[in-house]
Amino acid sequence: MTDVTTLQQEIATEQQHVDRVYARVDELRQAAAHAEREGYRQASVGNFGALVERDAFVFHAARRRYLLDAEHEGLVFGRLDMHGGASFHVGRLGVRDEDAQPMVVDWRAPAAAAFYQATAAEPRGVIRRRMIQSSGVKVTGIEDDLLDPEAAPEQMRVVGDGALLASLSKATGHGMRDIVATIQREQDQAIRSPGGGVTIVSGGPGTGKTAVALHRAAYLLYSDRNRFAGGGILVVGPSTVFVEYIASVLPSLGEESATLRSLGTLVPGWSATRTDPGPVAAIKGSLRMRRVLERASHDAVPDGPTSLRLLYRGTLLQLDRSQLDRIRTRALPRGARRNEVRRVGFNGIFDALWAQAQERRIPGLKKADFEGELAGREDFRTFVKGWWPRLRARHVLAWLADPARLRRYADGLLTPAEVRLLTGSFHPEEPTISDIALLDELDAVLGRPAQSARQKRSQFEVAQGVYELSTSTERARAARAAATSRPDDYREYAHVVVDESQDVSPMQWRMLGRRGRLASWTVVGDPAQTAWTGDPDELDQSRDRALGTRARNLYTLTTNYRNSAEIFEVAAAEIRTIAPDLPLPTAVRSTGVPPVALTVPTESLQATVRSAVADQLGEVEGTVGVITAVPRVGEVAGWLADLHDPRLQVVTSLQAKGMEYDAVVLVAPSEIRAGGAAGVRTLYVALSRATQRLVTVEVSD
Ligand SMILES: Nc1ncnc2c1ncn2[C@@H]1O[C@H](COP(=O)(O)OP(=O)(O)OP(=O)(O)O)[C@@H](O)[C@H]1O
Repeated sequence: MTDVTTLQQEIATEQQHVDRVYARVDELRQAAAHAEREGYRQASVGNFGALVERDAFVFHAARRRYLLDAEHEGLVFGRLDMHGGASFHVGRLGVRDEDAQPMVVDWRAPAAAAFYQATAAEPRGVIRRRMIQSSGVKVTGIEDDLLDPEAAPEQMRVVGDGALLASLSKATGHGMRDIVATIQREQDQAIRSPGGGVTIVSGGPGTGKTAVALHRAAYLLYSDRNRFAGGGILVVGPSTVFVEYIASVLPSLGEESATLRSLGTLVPGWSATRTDPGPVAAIKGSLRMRRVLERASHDAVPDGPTSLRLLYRGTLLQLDRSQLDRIRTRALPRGARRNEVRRVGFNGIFDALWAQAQERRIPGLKKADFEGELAGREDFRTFVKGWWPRLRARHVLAWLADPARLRRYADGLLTPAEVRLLTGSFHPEEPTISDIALLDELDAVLGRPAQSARQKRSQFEVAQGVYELSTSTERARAARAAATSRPDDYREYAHVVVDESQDVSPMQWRMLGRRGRLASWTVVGDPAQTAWTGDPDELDQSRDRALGTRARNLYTLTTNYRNSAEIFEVAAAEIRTIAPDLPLPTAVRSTGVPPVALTVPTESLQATVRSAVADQLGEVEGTVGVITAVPRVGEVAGWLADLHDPRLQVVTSLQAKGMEYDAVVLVAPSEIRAGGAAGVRTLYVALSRATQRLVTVEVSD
């Protein structure tokens, strides 16, 4: 134990430095605001060149000001005392004094790596590592690690213990927090993994994989801003609930230029949240769907014209259904993209009609006139538009809702039982998350008609999203978003981060692969948590294909920071029923509160769940998650609708992936477990979501 006076003295010492840093930040913020104002003043001077310079200047000043604002809370969180008497502070942002001497080193800078990586066994020149806790601008606590006692000068004081544990037992809000002050060594190694190639991070529940993935995105943006902010970083998570949960982490680190998407929102224009039952998702996720979709994309349009009749200079020319089908099939060899070869189809029609016209010996016939006349005729134009329209992915996916078409496309590719499972599972206006990958595949298979000349960049655009004739709000927005002014269908990211990667299906890997053809990757996941019931080899192959031959760097995380040891024991017992030898992480925190397991008859389920939820809302300060099997979620949400507590969230076992709550009430776990190994894995996920309290309510009949 540290005596109170020593602690107060050390806090006072750090407070002095923190005060100086905040004073300096205020100066810098004022300077940035001044630069912005100065920029506007120059507007009155303006020839075009000066105006362009002004806007670029204002843009950078606004971005700097935004960063200084964003990083205000808990700016300085660490200090290292090194061999030879040097010391420096580590924080969310690099700050220098008027003489350009560092007052705070950015946590992502190489010099700060020792803060996370030094250990007593390998001190890396560090004698004392100090964690500084603050509330607003006030230093509230200090926790030291003496890494090299032999080298410590006599007057060096060491205070506190357990900064990590203190941070872990804090109540959870709705969003995930950044962990910048307490990143652990094994996590830091993964965060600072080289920016190229593929970084693969695995580890059990609660080991910080998501936290690592997000801090890594911030690290990459810092270490090579041009490459990663310019090209863009895409972060993909399993569900929209999850993406909302993690959305605040990067902004809290001062980074807003990454794009966050769930697997259901990766294709512009769609926002899918519905899930298919496991066996249906396994078929829709299988690579066999590629061929099913290709067949669909080459088929005749439903309700399109089935024959063509044209009166040309008094002679009837006509093509019947089989002729039209033949022309279409010939224009669409395997692999052809329908939207890109429309011209070939039209030429087929012209050629067939021309052959007829010649046979009929129409007087004065010339090919160029014939084609020109037909192309100008309204009835002919209406025909070709109906026969070979520009198809969108959603049109073709809708064809799969027709059982006869589905059977035809799937013939020989899917078993009759699989076709039966898929029948009725396509709802064109409300696709499921699995359907989104099919829509993306169709988009690729259909291709795009030749684009009109690419939009010229405006001569008034002085920086991305900042125009000569823009308002200050627009400038501020652009400064925040830095490099995100891209077209909606922007595909070639510089880096792709895939979270909960164990649940990405083969078809989804193809969708991700299209977005990262030129990218480096960070892929995090835990195979033990997968709900995938399809072919595991196909899954491995499609992932490898998306990631390509890039070099792989592998990291494994071994400590569970989320669950109390008591809660993780219950989750571990569940997964051990199917994987007795699986290495599991160690939960570092014990609460002394064992999970509660209730079993009640069906008729008491509602009342028991309600009272358990009400109890938990009283027990914990933070969030309470109620997790159910997918089909039950609406019913259970109805039971709790009148509680109106913003801390309460009702989710399905699939939406619970990646989530965290202070207390979890798990409704009818056996319904989640049903369905073999994938069910057990899903239940393992659900049981490992709580930080402090877990109540399971099982049904006895
Ligand atoms: N070094 C750390 N310091 C403080 N908190 C941490 C640290 N590492 C992880 N945590 C916390 O532990 C919890 C679990 O982290 P995270 O969600 O990233 O784990 P995960 O491995 O992705 O979990 P899962 O696979 O179960 O979804 C989070 O609340 C996170 O903030």
